[in-house]
Amino acid sequence: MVIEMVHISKRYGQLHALTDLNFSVKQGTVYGFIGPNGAGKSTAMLILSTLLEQSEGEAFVCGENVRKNPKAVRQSLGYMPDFFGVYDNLTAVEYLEFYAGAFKIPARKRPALVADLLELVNLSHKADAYVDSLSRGMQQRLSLARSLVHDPSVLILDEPASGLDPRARIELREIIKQLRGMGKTILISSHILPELAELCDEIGVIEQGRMIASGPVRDISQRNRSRKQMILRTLSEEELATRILDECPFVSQLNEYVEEFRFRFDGTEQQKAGLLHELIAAGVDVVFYGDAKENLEDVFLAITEGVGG
Ligand SMILES: Nc1ncnc2c1ncn2[C@@H]1O[C@H](COP(=O)(O)OP(=O)(O)OP(=O)(O)O)[C@@H](O)[C@H]1O
Repeated sequence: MVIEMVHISKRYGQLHALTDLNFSVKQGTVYGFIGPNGAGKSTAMLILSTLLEQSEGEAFVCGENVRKNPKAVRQSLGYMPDFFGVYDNLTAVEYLEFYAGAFKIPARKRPALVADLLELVNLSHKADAYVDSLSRGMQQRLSLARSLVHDPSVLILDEPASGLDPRARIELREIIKQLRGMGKTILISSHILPELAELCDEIGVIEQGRMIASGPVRDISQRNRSRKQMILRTLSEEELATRILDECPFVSQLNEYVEEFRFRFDGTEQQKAGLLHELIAAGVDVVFYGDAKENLEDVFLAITEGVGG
């Protein structure tokens, strides 16, 4: 395991920010930390990044204990915080060169490294622009480049997409996919849930400092199967289809037909096939019949429903 948290708790005075958090991330995986504001995501990420000490438990990055061996951990880890500090009078190149210096990259290697990093995050055209003149999306990409100066194998990205417009989010997502392609292990947090579904191999849902669900995106969605929605699209015969669906004992919560039917189906796969047979045999021109695309937002709301009252 590349990242591991074992029975981690963190208290700020009376406040329990994390309680007995356990999770691990395999080499080369993208793990999404999902939770509402204040859930404890940043706290967990700060502990892994050696910037905050836990109250209890142990955390490991690439096998190194973050509390006992922080220097080794920092060598293999790149951390992107959820805010971007203000840097007056520094260009993008100067900014990255400064951090490359902090990581003791030899001066002669810095120009090529910085050029590569700017290219990776699509900022080559802004090399000489002042950092505080860049858009939020560009600053986020520069911050990501900064976390990569020492070529870490593990990346911890705290809400990298927050405050970005849709285009900037897509750009960022593409870069993160590229980093995954390079074999990096990535822990990323967000409360923009559907976005993580596409990007992440596994997710952990965190609420009030506790991990309430963790695993492959599909497994977590399946736990929610009883809520599964289905979609039916037809070319015609909507009234006939409505009648058949209404009479089917496994169908509930049928909506009015607006471009498609959506309904809940509580039968087996066999019974699902049976319903399709019946629709077609009755003359309904079915163009689509299947499960509604998993909406991570719904899954998240269902899982966290009622937690903490
Ligand atoms: N330095 C601190 N002192 C006291 N309480 C803190 C401190 N930092 C965080 N907290 C509290 O700990 C809890 C967890 O905060 P944390 O920032 O880890 O959550 P988060 O999931 O990252 O939230 P967000 O999405 O808003 O960043 C919150 O209740 C927060 O108010």
